[in-house]
Amino acid sequence: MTDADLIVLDQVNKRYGDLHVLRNVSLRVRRGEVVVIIGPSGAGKSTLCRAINRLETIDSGTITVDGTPLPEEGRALARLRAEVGMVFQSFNLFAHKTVLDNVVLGQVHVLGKPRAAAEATARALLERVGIGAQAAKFPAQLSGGQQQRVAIARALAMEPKVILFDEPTSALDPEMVNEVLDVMTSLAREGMTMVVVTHEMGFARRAADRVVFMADGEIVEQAGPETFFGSPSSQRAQSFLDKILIH
Ligand SMILES: Nc1ncnc2c1ncn2[C@@H]1O[C@H](COP(=O)(O)OP(=O)(O)OP(=O)(O)O)[C@@H](O)[C@H]1O
Repeated sequence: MTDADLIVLDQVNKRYGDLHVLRNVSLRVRRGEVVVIIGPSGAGKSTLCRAINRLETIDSGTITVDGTPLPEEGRALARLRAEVGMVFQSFNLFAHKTVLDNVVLGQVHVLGKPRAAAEATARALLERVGIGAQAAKFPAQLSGGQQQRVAIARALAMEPKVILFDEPTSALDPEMVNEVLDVMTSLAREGMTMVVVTHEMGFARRAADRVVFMADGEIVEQAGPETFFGSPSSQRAQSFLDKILIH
């Protein structure tokens, strides 16, 4: 590991019963890097993301974030989940809290910030993702794209070192996809370290520093987007791209 590495996975294996979902996965994510993970359904992309945030345990291998092995439980685990923000396909907002409170609460309870400071941060972040005017509403009163932007603001409020996005636009109606991808693209341009599992190849082309192609639990190849989309080196990646880019 070098100082530039923020996340390091070394020879990670994970099984669900007989199903070997992560096979000797080794991956480094550098500070400021945007890594986009693509691959067919069932490749293990979500499992990989969730393992980094310790939402899944692994069977063997090691994962470190900023040089520290993942904690087992307790306050250290809560801190890890603040440092490694996660934005899911389903937005997972607190339904009975306002948009503002959804972004405030973690700051108060995990980071220990005073409520007034947390609110000021939350309002600024809601402005940044373009939904400042919705602060007093409840999640169900927002569109899917707006809710996902609240989820991004909530992750940012924890001052994360990296944000993991697990298919953040898959549950959205098509007209809302771009408003979320635009927020993600500007975060990428501002230098946020991001790991993004997505089927949005346009986003991968314009925002990724590196594309990681997974299939059957393995990292098959990884390269910069121009190289990967221009001439992938494996047959598996080529046939995946042929299938999805045809439509
Ligand atoms: N909790 C679980 N118990 C058993 N099998 C699981 C569990 N979670 C995932 N799997 C299986 O592990 C494999 C990898 O799943 P994963 O969700 O990581 O794939 P993925 O690449 O993210 O796929 P998709 O693009 O469809 O989301 C799949 O075959 C899935 O059915």
